[in-house]
Parts: sequence; structure tokens; C-alpha cells
Amino acid sequence: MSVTVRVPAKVNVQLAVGAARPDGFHDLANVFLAVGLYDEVTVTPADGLRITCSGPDAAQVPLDATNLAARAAIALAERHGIAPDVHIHIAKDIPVAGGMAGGSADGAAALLACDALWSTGATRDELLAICAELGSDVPFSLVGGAALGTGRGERLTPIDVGGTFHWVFAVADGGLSTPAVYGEFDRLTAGTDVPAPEASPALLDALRTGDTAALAGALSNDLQPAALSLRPSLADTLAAGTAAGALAALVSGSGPTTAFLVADAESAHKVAEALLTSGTCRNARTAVSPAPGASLV
Ligand SMILES: C[C@@](CO)(OP(=O)(O)O)[C@H](O)COP(=O)(O)OP(=O)(O)OC[C@H]1O[C@@H](n2ccc(N)nc2=O)[C@H](O)[C@@H]1O
Ligand SMILES: Nc1ncnc2c1ncn2[C@@H]1O[C@H](COP(=O)(O)OP(=O)(O)O)[C@@H](O)[C@H]1O
Repeated sequence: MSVTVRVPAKVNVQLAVGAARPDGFHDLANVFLAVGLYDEVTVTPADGLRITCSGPDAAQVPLDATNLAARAAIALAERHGIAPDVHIHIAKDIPVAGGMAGGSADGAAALLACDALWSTGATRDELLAICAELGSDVPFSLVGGAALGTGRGERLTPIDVGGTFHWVFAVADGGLSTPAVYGEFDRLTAGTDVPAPEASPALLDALRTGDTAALAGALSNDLQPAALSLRPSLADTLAAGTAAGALAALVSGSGPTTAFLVADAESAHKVAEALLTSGTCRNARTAVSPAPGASLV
């Protein structure tokens, strides 16, 4: 018997970052939007814990106990006094180390899949608490849709989304380390007064009404200057997508994936083609949002 869970990637339509806290994390107003690029995680009973991964970026995914899917299985097993004897297979389609929360997605998916496989009877709140222990972005991968994340991003308030948004994602060569990007944010803001992060009312309205033009005008990412500082070539990718007709362009989370909001599916294909021929990225993917959270297939 095996269980498969499908789980989406995310883009941060607003990422407001406060000053570093004493624990090293940053308080956020993190407006997550799940997008329709998916990993699939399948769990099967096995002798001991084993992880495999398939897909074009599989070689970049760690297959040891640091994998967030393994950590999720171990955390759930420990709580319920079960041995984590499971083969976890990740069919990976979400760019790795790209600021689209692929590892977090696999953590949430493995947790839900193991919960079903082992019939632990864990409540949704228990699963969300384990997600928050695994990482700041993991609870959102379980929930999907759109949500405001406060604290370090793990405390979620769902947001209703009143329409469909079309995106193009330009996948960069190589990844960016999330702690390195936050570290660069600290370096760039040193000596300045970093305001407390707050969600933008205009952005929340644009999501609720499904207004693409209003959302385009309200997108923001406080980590973008840090990502551009560490990877200056991303400016060329952002310019190429904008020149091709994207309504707005920004770095996705800590990057280096760049996100382009476009008017419709036709425009998405045009912008993706232009990005591919521009030579400023490794791949370009189209996707729509919102997407549902981790769910059993
Ligand atoms: C930037 C964001 C935006 O959604 O995601 P990515 O773009 O990387 O996917 C998140 O804040 C990443 O969340 P996640 O990748 O889960 O981070 P965690 O594992 O919790 O933390 C990794 C490291 O990132 C930094 N970190 C993370 C979250 C936060 N609120 N403040 C931080 O300073 C810390 O250095 C921490 O040690
Ligand atoms: N299941 C997983 N898939 C991808 N990366 C993982 C996974 N588990 C742990 N990682 C580690 O997390 C790092 C960040 O990967 P990822 O979550 O894809 O990107 P990001 O944090 O930028 O959204 C990777 O470089 C990898 O070492």
C-alpha cells in the first residue's frame, strides 16, 4: 500500500521583512500565494527510512536525514511512538533552492502522506504545529491558497482570493541560500531604522477582488535588493520579462527564481518564450494561482 500527496509551490506577493530578532529570525508580513507547480510525494512501507527523488533537478536534492520530507516523517513517527520505516519518493517539479518553497512543500506532503499511511489520527492543528517546527514556510505548504504569514511566517491567516492570476517563473542557474539572503538583507539595512512589517491593504484587496492590474501595482519583496546584490544578473531577467509584456516582475522570496505577473494565459506563453530566448534564465514555466494545499491524490 502506498499514499501519494500532491503539493504546490508558492510565490510571495508581499514579503515585508523586519529587523533581525534575538533568535536570528526576522518578523515578517509574508503574503503567500500557492501556484500550480507541484511536487508529488509517495510513501510506501519499507525496512527503515529511505528517500529517492526523480525529476530534472533531482541531483540537487539531499537524500539523507536533512531532507525536509525525512524530517517530517521522523517528527510524526516520534510523536506517535512509531518507527519511521518508510520509503519516501519525491517526484520533483518545483525548482530547487529557488525561493518557491520546494523543500517545505515536500515536508508538508510527507507529513500528510505518512499521517494517512500510519493512520495516526493527528489533528490538523497537530500537523500544523509539526510543520512550524520543520520550517517557517512549511505550514503554508500544507494549507495552500493564499495566506498572510506573521511571526517568522509560520502563523497563518487565510486570505480569500477572488479570481485566477497568471504567472511566468524564470528559473535561474543554481540556487540562493535563504540564510545568506537574509544575512545580506541585514548587511544592506545595517544602521537604518527597519520598520515593523505590515501587510499592504491594497495588496490584500487586490487578492480578494481578483484584480490582476491592482495586484501588479502592489507586489513587493523586501528581500529583492539582497537577492540582486548576491546575484546581479537577476536584474537582466526582470528586465527581459518586463520588456516582453509582464505587468509586474519580482524576485520570488529569497530567489533566484523571478516571478512575472501577466494578464492571461496567452500573455504567459509570450513572456515565457521571450524569457527563454533572452538567455537570461535556465527555464521559464507558466502557472496559475491560487492552487490548493497539500492533498492526497
Ligand atoms: C524567504 C522565504 C519567504 O517565504 O522563503 P524562500 O523564498 O526561501 O522559499 C522564507 O522566509 C524562508 O522560510 P524557510 O525556508 O522555511 O526558512 P527556515 O527554514 O525557517 O529558516 C532558514 C533560515 O532563514 C532565515 N529566516 C527564515 C525565516 C524568517 N522569518 N527569518 C529568517 O531570518 C534564518 O536565517 C533561518 O535560519
Ligand atoms: N525535499 C527537498 N527538496 C529540495 N530541497 C531540499 C529538500 N529538503 C531539504 N532541502 C534543502 O533545502 C535547500 C532549499 O531548497 P528549497 O526548499 O527548494 O528552496 P527555497 O528555500 O529557496 O524555497 C536545498 O538547497 C536543499 O539543500
